[in-house]
Formats: sequence, structure tokens, C-alpha cells
Amino acid sequence: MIEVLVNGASGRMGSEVVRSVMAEEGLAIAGAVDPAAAGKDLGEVVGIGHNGITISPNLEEAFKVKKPDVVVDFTSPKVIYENAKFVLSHGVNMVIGTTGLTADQRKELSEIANKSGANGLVAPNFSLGAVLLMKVSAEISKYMPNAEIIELHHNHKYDAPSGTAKLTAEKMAAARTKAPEPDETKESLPGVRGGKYEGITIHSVRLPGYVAHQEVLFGGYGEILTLRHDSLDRKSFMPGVMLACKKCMTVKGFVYGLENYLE
Ligand SMILES: NC(=O)c1ccc[n+]([C@@H]2O[C@H](COP(=O)([O-])OP(=O)(O)OC[C@H]3O[C@@H](n4cnc5c(N)ncnc54)[C@H](O)[C@@H]3O)[C@@H](O)[C@H]2O)c1
Ligand SMILES: O=C(O)C1=N[C@H](C(=O)O)CCC1
Repeated sequence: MIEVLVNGASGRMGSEVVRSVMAEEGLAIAGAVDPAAAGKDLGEVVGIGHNGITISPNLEEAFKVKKPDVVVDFTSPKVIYENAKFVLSHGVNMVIGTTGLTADQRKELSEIANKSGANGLVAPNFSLGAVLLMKVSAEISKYMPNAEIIELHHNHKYDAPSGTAKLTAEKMAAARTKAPEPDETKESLPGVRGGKYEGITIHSVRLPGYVAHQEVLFGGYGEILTLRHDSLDRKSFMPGVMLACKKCMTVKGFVYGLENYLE
């Protein structure tokens, strides 16, 4: 049995992960951390009834109770780097869904993991559809380098652009064989054209009602190709998270993107 600790256990994603781990063959809950629900019964917090597991206030306290095989982290861009340093330096495998780690931070975490022997995955999106959207977008970029990304999320999201939009743009820019043509527009309202990653414009929409959605628009000679993915429910991320909890036990190293565990 793989023992999983869920960090951010009372959050939107964390509570879904707790319920999924409990239902998943081969996985068990080793512990849960969330300062917002510390001292409370985990089962009651995630809505499945009393289960006798008390939520810890931080990782240090949780590791004193039981050191897990894997930590799954869905917390906040504000705390993820410190969380990951703690977990990986203790030689514990880590599945990171929290967005906001920079390339430099991922490199440092990889070095810490290599030293301690821990494995890890950073995946800005665990839904299969979103991973496929990124893969196909990179392929299309070889032929249609002029592209814009529109990502649409709920209004409680902390960061912009989304981690998914950033990884999509990175993959597209890396796959391109020619530079996109610049547009001739001058903004009369600052920011109205969105942000740019290597010539790819990213627009971030935040509205109540959305979960997680992304469009990639490619412009060509008299034609437009539009791709769209919609996560309509946080359940869409759960098969990917469950797979990652299992794969990180055996796949060596610290990797970026769920595709590393699919291929
Ligand atoms: N990779 C994916 O597929 C995916 C999917 C959805 C969300 N996300 C990302 O996951 C993160 C969390 O999203 P959410 O919607 O669940 O947020 P949320 O605000 O609902 O939940 C975050 C939880 O973390 C807790 N927390 C804050 N600081 C903590 C700390 N130091 N230690 C432990 N817990 C702490 C909060 O109390 C809260 O309960 C965001 O970065 C979001 O972008 C990724
Ligand atoms: O709800 C969020 O926040 C999400 N964040 C991810 C991102 O930033 O890419 C994607 C899934 C939902």
C-alpha cells in the first residue's frame, strides 16, 4: 500500500484528492495538512464522515506522526517552494499540482531530490485533455507559429497566467521552426492585448462559474484553427493525480508535466 499525505487537504483540490485516495486501490491516506483546518477530523472536513485522522497544521508536525511514501501538494504559489524543499530534503516522493514554481526553483528542487533520492512530478494540469491540448498545440506551432492563448478560470485563482498556459506557451515556442509575425496594434488601454511569452500572447480571464478552461488560437493564411479544453469538474484531475502517486514511487528523477508519466 502506498501511503499518501495530502497537503492543502481542506482546499478545493486537496479535499477531492483525499476522497479519491481513499477510494483508490493501492493507495491509503497517511496524513493530511492544512493550517485552515488543523486539529479537525479529516473525514468530516472532506464530507465523508468521521474517520479519526486529525489534520496537522504543517508538514513538520505531520511527519512526526507518520512519514509518508508520497506527499501530494495542492496549496498555494506562495508556499509551494518551501513545502517542496521540506518534503524532498526528507527523501519523500512528491506530486506537485500547485502552480507558481519558477524554472530556477524547479532546478533547485531537482538538485535537492537527486541528493536525497526522492522522486517528484510538477504538473500544472492533471487532466488528460489538457495534456493532449498542450501536445497538439506544440505540434501545430511547427506549421502555424502565430498563436494566442486564452485561459479562463474561477475568480478565486491566485495566479495569472495559469500554470497550464505557461507550459503550453513554453512547449509551443520550443517546437516552432519560424518566428511568429508581429502584429501592428498599438494599445490605447494598457494591458488590453494581454501578456506575451516569446511572441505568444496570453489572456487570463477570471470569472465565477469557470473551473479551468483553455483555448489556443492559431492564425494562418486566410484560416484560423481553434483548440479548446474544458475541465467542468475537479474530478477531471483525479485520474492523473492517482496515476502520479503510483508512478512517482518508481520513475526516477524530478520531472515537469504529466506527460512524463504517461509515455
Ligand atoms: N495541477 C492541476 O491539475 C491543478 C488543478 C487545480 C488547481 N491547481 C493548483 O492547485 C493550487 C491549489 O488550488 P485550490 O483551488 O485547491 O486552492 P484552495 O485555496 O481551494 O486550497 C488550497 C489549500 O491550501 C491550504 N494551505 C495554504 N497554505 C498552506 C500551507 N503552507 N500548508 C498546507 N496547506 C496550506 C489552504 O488553507 C487551502 O485549504 C493552485 O496553485 C492551483 O492553481 C492545479
Ligand atoms: O483552479 C486552478 O487554479 C487551476 N490551475 C491550474 C493552472 O494554473 O494551470 C490548472 C487547473 C486549475
